[in-house]
Amino acid sequence: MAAAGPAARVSGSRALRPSRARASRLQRWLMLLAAAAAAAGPRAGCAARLYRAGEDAVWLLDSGSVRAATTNSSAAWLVQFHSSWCGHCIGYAPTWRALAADVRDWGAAIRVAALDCAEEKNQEVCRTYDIHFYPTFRYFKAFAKEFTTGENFKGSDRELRTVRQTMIDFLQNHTEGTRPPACPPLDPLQSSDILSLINSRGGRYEAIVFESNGSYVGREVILDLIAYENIMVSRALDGDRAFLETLGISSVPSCYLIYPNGSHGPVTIAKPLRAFFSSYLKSLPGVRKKSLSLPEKPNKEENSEIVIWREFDRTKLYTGDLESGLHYLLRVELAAHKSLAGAQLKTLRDFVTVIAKLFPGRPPVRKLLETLQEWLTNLPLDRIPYKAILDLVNNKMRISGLFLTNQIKWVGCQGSRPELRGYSCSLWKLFHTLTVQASTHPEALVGTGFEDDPQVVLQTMRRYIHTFFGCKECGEHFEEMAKESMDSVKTRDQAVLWLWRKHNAVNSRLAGHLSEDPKFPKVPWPTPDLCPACHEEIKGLDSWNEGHVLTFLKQYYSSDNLVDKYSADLSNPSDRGALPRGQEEGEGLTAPGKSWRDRGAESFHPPHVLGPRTTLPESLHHRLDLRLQSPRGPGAHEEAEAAAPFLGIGFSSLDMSLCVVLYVASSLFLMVMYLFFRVRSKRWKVRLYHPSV
Ligand SMILES: Cc1cc2nc3c(=O)[nH]c(=O)nc-3n(C[C@H](O)[C@H](O)[C@H](O)COP(=O)(O)OP(=O)(O)OC[C@H]3O[C@@H](n4cnc5c(N)ncnc54)[C@H](O)[C@@H]3O)c2cc1C
Repeated sequence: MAAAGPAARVSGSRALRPSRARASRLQRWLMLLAAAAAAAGPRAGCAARLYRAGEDAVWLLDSGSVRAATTNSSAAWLVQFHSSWCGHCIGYAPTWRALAADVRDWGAAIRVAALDCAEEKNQEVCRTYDIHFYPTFRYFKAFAKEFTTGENFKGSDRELRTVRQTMIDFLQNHTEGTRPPACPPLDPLQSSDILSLINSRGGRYEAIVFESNGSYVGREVILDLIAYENIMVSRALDGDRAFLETLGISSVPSCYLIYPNGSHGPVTIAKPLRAFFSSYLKSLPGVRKKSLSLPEKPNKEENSEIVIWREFDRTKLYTGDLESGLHYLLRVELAAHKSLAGAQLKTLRDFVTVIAKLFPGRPPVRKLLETLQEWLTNLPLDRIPYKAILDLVNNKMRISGLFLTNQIKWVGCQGSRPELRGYSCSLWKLFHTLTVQASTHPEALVGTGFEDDPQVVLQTMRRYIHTFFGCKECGEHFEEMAKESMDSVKTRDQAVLWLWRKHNAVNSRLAGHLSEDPKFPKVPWPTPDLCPACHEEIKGLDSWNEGHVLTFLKQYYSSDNLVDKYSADLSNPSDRGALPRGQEEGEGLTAPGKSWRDRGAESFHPPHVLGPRTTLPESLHHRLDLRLQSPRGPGAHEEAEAAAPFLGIGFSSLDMSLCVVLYVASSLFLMVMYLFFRVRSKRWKVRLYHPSV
């Protein structure tokens, strides 16, 4: 079975032991390698990993292997669809690893797997499997003939023992013909079955675990031994007391053993526990482990990653974090929804309106957000396929001056390990920035219908988190806090402080949690070194001066504190990704030495004759709307891929083909006219010089 380990790793551990003579050359080579990797930037995919092939017993699936693994497989699967930035997934990873190791020997019957939906290459597959929140646990039966999204895990909790027992229930739910061949019958034997086992000489060990109804020990021991030859384990219930007495069994759970030579009797085991039964049976003479196909151990070199650390200033806010977060939010998190309608669509509309008006970043990003907002607001549809939103975010219509990086480059949100921080950090930063912008630039919301609402950012955030944030538990915790006190917010400044307070409450709840980055401990923020004035001592106790905290937050999350260092460089083709072709070929979008903010949105001049348009033209609205309504549905957007920019207007391939046809037709016409007049002039000449002819 093709279960893939983590893919796309930058390898190089062997090259890290150069001989002295070659050291300088190798060092240069490594620097080049690092520079190349830095230029490419760690994508979400390569960056974050909770499980490691070869180290964990977890089967690692990805977009290339999940379908083949879960369709028509000889084993059942339990797959955890997770996201490596999600704190709950990080916190749960040790349990999942322990479970996979605990049931490693059950692999021929049922497998414990993981698929990281945070990896961009997996986002399509996570959408196909209808994964909206992380972690989501799904069972897949063996021998499923057709594609299925699996069955949801229905345990009362996610403790290791509960999950293990639900795996057994799931195996028992297979019908006779579809049960994994490696899985022996799990239903209890009757007394008559046991008697016939005693009377027949099978030439192998037959172990019977006697237990009470409701006990899982027997089934666990059965599965523990499926990887072993020369032994078969069954189970029986303790209902027939008289029969148990004839076998010499006085308590349950206990084990009765029939030896290959036909002798039989109860087994004395120190403690009536699964591990004791299994270990005793595995160590019987002649019982051997079969060779098992287990998760592959990848090449050690492939397993090593180069993590490039970007030095940054903790007093600054980085465009790279906000833009990478927006990219993840719009292209990965929303992608979990095939289409949006009703309350979901309203939540997205309001959310996009708020960021479009308040996002303080670079003009092309703001322009993209404004375009998206106008389109969402004016669209007369009550259901929008996500693909249409993605087309706009990817600027498939090639409207000039729109751009959002499609690479992840965390700066202030870097983690000391790839799976730490990242997206959730950037989301906090985005929302703090929005509350501050709403307070310092309230005029930005005029005309949106939100201008008089001091809670607008908080309520929009609340609905976004509740509806779309992949970490469901985080959303639930946040909702509890919102219910408690969000309504008490009466001014925009209070909104800034409310979010700051609640974020600190989350920080203190998560201090010491597995998702805490040791390099970025969860302490009350801002720390005294960042803002000395924010802290005072009242009666010997460190206390906040909220007036100073507000001033600090307004400065820290202001556009003046935004630094573009490390963010997508628009003069670098690999960074531009979705930029219109005209911009790729023209001069850079910013004058050398000037930042986007220095120039401002008004002074921004893309290299097009018509100059920038901050609004989407009517015709373009019309085109996008037509595409959405077209019977070909969102697929019709592919047509837009062929569009090319000219004077800032997107021409479709049809337009271009018509131009070519007209060009060829007019050339032919001119040639025919030329030949016609040549022939005529020859005839005149002949008549002129030979009048008698
Ligand atoms: C709404 C929401 C709810 C969450 N709930 C949970 C949860 O229940 N369980 C869980 O495991 N994870 C949760 N998370 C994730 C968690 O809060 C962190 O984002 C994650 O652990 C990464 O932490 P971090 O070290 O990057 O710092 P983060 O807490 O993400 O903070 C990011 C940055 O914001 C700044 N900052 C820190 N504190 C404040 C503050 N009080 N005010 C303003 N700025 C501040 C700092 O510069 C910091 O580096 C939640 C995330 C969000 C967005």
